[in-house]
Amino acid sequence: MDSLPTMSSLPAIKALTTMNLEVSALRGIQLVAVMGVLLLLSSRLFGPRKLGKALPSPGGLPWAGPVWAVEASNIYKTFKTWSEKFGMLYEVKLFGQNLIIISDPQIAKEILAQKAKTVSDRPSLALVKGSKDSGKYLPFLGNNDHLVRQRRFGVLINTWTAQQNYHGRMYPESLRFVNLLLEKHDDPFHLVDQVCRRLSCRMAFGTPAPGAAIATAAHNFMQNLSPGGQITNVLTFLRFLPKELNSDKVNEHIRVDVEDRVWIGCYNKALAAYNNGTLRDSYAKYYFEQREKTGLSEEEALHGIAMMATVSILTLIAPLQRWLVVMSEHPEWQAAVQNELDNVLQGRMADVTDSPQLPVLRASIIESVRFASPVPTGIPHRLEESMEYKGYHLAKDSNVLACDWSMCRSSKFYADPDTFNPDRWLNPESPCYKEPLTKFPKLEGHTVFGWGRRVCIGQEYAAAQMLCVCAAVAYAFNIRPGRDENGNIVHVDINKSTPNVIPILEENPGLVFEPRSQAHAEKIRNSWTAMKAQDEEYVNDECA
Ligand code: HEM
Repeated sequence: MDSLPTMSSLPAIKALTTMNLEVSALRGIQLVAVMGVLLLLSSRLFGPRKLGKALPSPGGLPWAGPVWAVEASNIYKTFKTWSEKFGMLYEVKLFGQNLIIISDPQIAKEILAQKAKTVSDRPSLALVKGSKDSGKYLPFLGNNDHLVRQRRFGVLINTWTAQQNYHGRMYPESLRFVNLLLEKHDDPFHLVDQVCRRLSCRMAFGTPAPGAAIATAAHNFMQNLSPGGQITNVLTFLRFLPKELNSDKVNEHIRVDVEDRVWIGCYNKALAAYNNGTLRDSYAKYYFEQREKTGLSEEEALHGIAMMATVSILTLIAPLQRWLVVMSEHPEWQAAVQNELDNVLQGRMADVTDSPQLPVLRASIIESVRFASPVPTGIPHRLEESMEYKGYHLAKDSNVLACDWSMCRSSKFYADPDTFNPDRWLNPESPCYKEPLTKFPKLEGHTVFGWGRRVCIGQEYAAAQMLCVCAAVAYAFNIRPGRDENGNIVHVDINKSTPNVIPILEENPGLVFEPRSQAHAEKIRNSWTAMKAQDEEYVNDECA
């Protein structure tokens, strides 16, 4: 039996259907066009408006940006090159993230400080889960309640430590450092790492003992949060892969596990010492005594104390390393600092309280920080709302970076910026000069400490530690660059460092620490022996 014709196989119906199709296709196109216009109009009327013209930009590929032009290991140098071409405020899209780069302190102030309400958030860290709202990592918290509480606690404990003038911590550890340099200076950067971690753990937990464990956790943290540290921080979509396909995630899992054990262990030991009356002055002791005043839960306090220890290790290694390197290249400035120490202190070693009498030493420190910024890209602030700045549109969700390298190395702000010259802070003719010299030049307030509501809360600590450790080194040694097997001078390249947010020099610099005289060496040894006799804890080498 013949099959019955279907509706669409009949010629008349076929013609009708085709016509209908053509008409409905036309209608469809019309509809889409009308809807498009409406959408466009409504987005203009009700959607996020462009608040001004677009910022200058180096452009580049749609998602990746101008990747070919980026010096990956020193991205701050690329930022500076772009600032020379596109101005003091520009934007660049890199791997899907819009970055707004500021290269002028005045613009940084006007955007990051004066508009702090909208620009005090942080971007999420791709690998570190819950970085913005777990309450664990203060410098990476979002603009939320955790931040308010943790910052308040951080400021409280730092102010309290500064009021004590860091008594009994900075000087003994500086003495220990130079004594070790005297005994075995074959790896000075290892000793720099050590003095930073011992000091930070004394401040946080009242003892240097956990220094090595806290420092290892700190370095691992720095690596896993830095774009240069793990590929997932650059190609952030990789975080959606299961850990079987992304080893960064496995690594991060292990890191957090170790960090939790170290942090909780340190806290519990401090608590036990407090309960049996042996805990020394420290952030932990402050918390146990002032629990009510801080209003923090035990978990919040644990994180706050451990994070402060972590940050102060990471941030101080880089500037100390750089001061040693630049001083080794400038014997004339070593001599100037040594003259000042000899004249003012008459053979005694400096403590934090001597700072007002030591402007030349302070100038050498602030100039080394300017010359070789230890946080060269700055730390990103995230824009929570779009805003207009001087006719330019700054888009919501952009990361705003005040690039310290660009500011510190710009001839707009410093004459002859690529030259290390502490005199710019001491010469009344120089625009950097400020009086009184008992106070200026001063490290606190430098652009390297950031901006607005997220400005660094450890500035006094940083200034005190730099002053004490650098004074001890200058008192004891003439520092010279090393030589290779052919007797040629080896210059340390300060840009050859870890590609992290805080770049650390990893290679042994081979610097030579030559005691200024037999008498200086004796003085160090004797002072150290006396210190050990006074306080057995300073012998503690558990944290090697
Ligand atoms: C020379 C040494 C140091 C440098 C160069 C430095 C630099 C910075 C920078 C650039 C920021 C971010 C600012 C911003 O987002 O605009 C910051 C934040 C911070 N710093 Fe420092 N810092 C140093 C030492 C310290 C020390 C010794 C401590 C602790 C005692 C510390 C604790 C903190 C904390 C907790 C934050 C986070 C603040 C927040 O996100 O709200 N810093 N620091």
